[in-house]
Amino acid sequence: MPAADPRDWLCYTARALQSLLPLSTGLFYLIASAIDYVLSKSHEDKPLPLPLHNGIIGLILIVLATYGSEASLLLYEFLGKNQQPSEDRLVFALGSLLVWTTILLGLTSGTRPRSLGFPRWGCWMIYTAAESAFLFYHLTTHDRLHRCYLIFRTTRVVIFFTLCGLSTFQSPLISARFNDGTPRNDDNCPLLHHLPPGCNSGYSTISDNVSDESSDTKPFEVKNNLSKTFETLKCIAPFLWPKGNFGLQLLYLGVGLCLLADRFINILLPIQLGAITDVLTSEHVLPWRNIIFYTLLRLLDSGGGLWALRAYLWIPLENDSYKKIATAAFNQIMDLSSDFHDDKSSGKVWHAVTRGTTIRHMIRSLLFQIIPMITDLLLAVIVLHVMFGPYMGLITATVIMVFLWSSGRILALQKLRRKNWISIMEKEQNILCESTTNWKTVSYFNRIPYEKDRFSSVVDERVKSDTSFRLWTHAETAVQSLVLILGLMGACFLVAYQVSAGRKEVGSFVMLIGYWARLSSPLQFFASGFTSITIDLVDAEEFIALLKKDPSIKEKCNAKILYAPRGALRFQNVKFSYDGQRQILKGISFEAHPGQTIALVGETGSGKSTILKLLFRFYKANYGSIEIDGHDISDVTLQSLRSNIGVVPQDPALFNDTILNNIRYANLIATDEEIYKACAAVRLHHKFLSLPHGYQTNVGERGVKLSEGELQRVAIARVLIQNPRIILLDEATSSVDSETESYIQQSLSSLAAGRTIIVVAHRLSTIVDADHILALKDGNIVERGNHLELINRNGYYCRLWKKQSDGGELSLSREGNAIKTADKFLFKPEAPEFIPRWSD
Ligand SMILES: Nc1ncnc2c1ncn2[C@@H]1O[C@H](COP(=O)(O)OP(=O)(O)OP(=O)(O)O)[C@@H](O)[C@H]1O
Repeated sequence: MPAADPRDWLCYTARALQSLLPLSTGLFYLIASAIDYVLSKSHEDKPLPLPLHNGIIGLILIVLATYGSEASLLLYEFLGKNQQPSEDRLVFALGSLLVWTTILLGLTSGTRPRSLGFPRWGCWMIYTAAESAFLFYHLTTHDRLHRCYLIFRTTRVVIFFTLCGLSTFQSPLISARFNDGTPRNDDNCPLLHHLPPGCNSGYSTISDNVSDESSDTKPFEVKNNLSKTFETLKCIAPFLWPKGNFGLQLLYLGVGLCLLADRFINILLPIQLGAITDVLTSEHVLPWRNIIFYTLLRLLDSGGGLWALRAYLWIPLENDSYKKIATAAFNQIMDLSSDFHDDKSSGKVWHAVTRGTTIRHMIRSLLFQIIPMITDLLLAVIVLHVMFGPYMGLITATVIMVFLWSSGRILALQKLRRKNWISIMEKEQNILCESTTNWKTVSYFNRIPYEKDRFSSVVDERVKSDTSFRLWTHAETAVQSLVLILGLMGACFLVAYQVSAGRKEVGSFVMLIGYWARLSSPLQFFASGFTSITIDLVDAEEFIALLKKDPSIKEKCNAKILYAPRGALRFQNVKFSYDGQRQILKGISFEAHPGQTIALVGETGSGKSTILKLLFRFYKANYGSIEIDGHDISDVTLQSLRSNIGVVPQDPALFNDTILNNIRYANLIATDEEIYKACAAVRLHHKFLSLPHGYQTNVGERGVKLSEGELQRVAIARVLIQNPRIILLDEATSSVDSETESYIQQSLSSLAAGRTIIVVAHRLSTIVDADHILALKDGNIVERGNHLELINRNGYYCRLWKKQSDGGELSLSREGNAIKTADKFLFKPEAPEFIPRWSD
C-alpha cells in the first residue's frame, strides 16, 4: 500500500476545517451571545462612537460581499458550467455568509451596542486565524485557488486583522469612556461586604444616590463585558454552590448527568423511530428489539423517568440556595444601620428580599431550559449535518439563526415594556404596603377613598402593561412557529430529495420529522426562558443591591467587649448631622458619673433624642467622642454596648405576640415571676391578669391593642427585667397619668440605684431630682446644673419651668424678670406637657 501523501492529509484537514468553521463559529457566537445577553443585560447601554460603529459595519459589508460573490461564483460553476462544485467551499461561503449576516444584524438591530463585546470579538479572532491559515495553505501548497478567490480571501484577511485591531483598541478605551469623554461609573460600586472579594457586578444600590468617587478617578480600570460576566457569576455563585457540602455537590453531579442523558435521548429517540421504519419498510420483519429499546427510551424521556429523578435531586439543592439567599437578605437588613432603616421604603425592601429568592428560579430556568436548549441546538446542527450532509447543517443553522435573531429582536422590543411592568408592580406593592400599615393615618385624614383610588389606578396601569407585554409574547410565538415551519419545509424537501434519489432510507425522513419536532419544543422555550431569566435578573439586581449596601456603623475588627461597665459617660465636643448638611448637634460635651441621672430638656428638635441615638450607636458622631468608662464606644462591639444600655423609647412598639413574650424579649431567660414583678412595678400586673387570656393576650401589630400609657409602661417593664447598667429614658412617662407616673418614678428610682440614667423630658416635673440638667437649644447646651441652680440663674430653663407652672407667665410678669426665691419653684407643676413656642 502506498504511503499517504502528507499533502493529501493537509488538504483533507483544510477542507474539513473549512466546512466546519462557519458552524463552529456560529455556535460560539450563539453561546457567547446568550451568556453575554443574560449576564450583562443589567449594565447601562452606552453606544459605541458612531464613526467606529459605521466603520465596522462597512468592513463587515465588504466581507459579506466577498462571501456572497464566492458563493455565487461556485454556484455559477456548478449550474452554468456544469462543474462539480467544491462542496466544502460552497458550504464555507454560504455558512460564513450566514455567520457574518448574523453578526451584522446584531450590530445594526436596535440601539448601537455599548461595546463590541466578546461574542463578536471571539468570532473575529476565529476567522482571522482560520482565514489566514487557509490563505497560507493555498499559497504554499499545490491546492491553488483561482485568482478571484485569492483576492476575496486576501481582502477578508486584511479586514479581519483590522477588526481585531479595532476591538483591541476599543476594549480598554471606548468601554471606559463615553462619546463625550465622560468616564463610565457603572461598575465601581462598593463590594458586597460578605460576598467574595472582587464581586462587583455593576449594580446600583437600592438607595444609592451618592456616586462612587473611585469611578471618576479610575476610568481605565473599568472592566470589559467578559470580566463583568465573571464578576456577576462570582456574586451569585456562593448562593448556589454548596461549598463544603460534598453530598450536595454530588447532587449537582447527578443533575448534570440527568441533563446529559436527556440530550442523548433527544437524539436517540428519533433515530430509533427511523430505524423501526427502515426495518418495517425494507425487511418486513417485526423489529421487536428496536421497539423495546424505543419504549425504554420513551420511558426514560417521560415524566416518570429522568425528569422525575432530576427534579428529586434538585429539591435539596434549591432548598439550600433558598436558605442562603433568604437568610443573607434578612441578616443584611438587620445588620444595616439606622440611616438605611430611616430611608427605606418597607414595601421595596420586602419586595427585594422576596424577589431575591427568585435567583433560584433563574438558575432553574438556566439549568433546565436555557442550557439544555442551547446544547440541543448545537447537537441538532451537528447531528443533521452528519446524517444528511452539510446542506442540511446549513439549513438547520439558518433556521436557528433566523429564529434566535427574530426572537432576540422581539425580546429587545419587549425590554422597555418589561421594565415598565416591573416598576409598576413595585409601585403596586408599595401602595399596598404603605396604605395598609398606615391605615390609622389614612383613616384620621379620611383618605380611605383616596387610597382606594390610588390603588385601583395602579392596578389599572399594571393590567395595561401586562396586556401589552403578553401581546408581544404571543407575537413572538407566532413568528417563531413560522420560522420553524419554513425550516421544516426546506429540510423535508432536502431529505425527500435524498430519499427519492435512493441515497437515504424512508426511515431518515421519519427521523427528521421526529427530530425536528423535538427540536421545536425547546426552541419555543427560548423566548419564555430568556424572558423569565431577564425578569429574574432584574429582581436579583435589587437583591444584590441590597446585599451590596454597606452598614454605616461597623465594628472595628479589633473591637473589645464592654464588660460590666460602671456607667461613667462622657460626651466630648460631639457634633453630628444626619444628612451632612444641617448640623443637629454643635459640640455637645458633658459627663455623667456612675449612678447619676442626667436630664436633657429643651425645645423640640433641639437634638435631645439624637444624643441618645448616638450613645446607642444608631449613628456615628461626625466629630468628637463618646466614652463609657473611658472606652470610646466606637472601639467596643455593638452587641456588648447595647446589652449594657436599656432604652425606653418615645414610641415603644411591640411584636404581634403575647404580653409575656413581648416583655421577655428584653431578657430571654427572665422567669415569669420576674416579668410579673416588673409589671407590678409599673402597675400593670393586675390589669394584665384581668384580661381574658391574662399574660397570654396578644397585643396586636406593634401593640395596637394596648393604650399609649400601657405601651410605655410595658417598655419600662422591659428595661426593668433587662436590668442594664445605663438607662436611656426618652420621654418615658409622657403618656401616663400623674398617679401612674409617680409609681413609675418610684420603680425607676429603685432601678436607678447604682445606674447611670439619661432622661429626655418635656415634663420638667419628672426631672427636678436629676443630678444634672442640660438645657438644649438648637443643638447646643445652653445651660447646665441642677434644678435649683438653673432656677436661680433665671435663664432659659427657668423660663421653660415657668411656662409649665401654674400661672407661670403671670407670675413672671407680676414679679418682673427677677426670680427671687428658689422655694417658689420647688412644687411640681401639673401642666400636662410642655409645648414650646416657636418664639423660644
Ligand atoms: N433620621 C433623621 N434624619 C434626618 N433628620 C432627623 C432624623 N431624626 C431627627 N432628625 C432631625 O434632627 C433634629 C433633632 O431631632 P431630635 O429627635 O433629636 O430632637 P428632640 O430634641 O429629641 O425633639 P423632640 O423633643 O421633639 O423629640 C430635628 O430637627 C429632626 O428633624
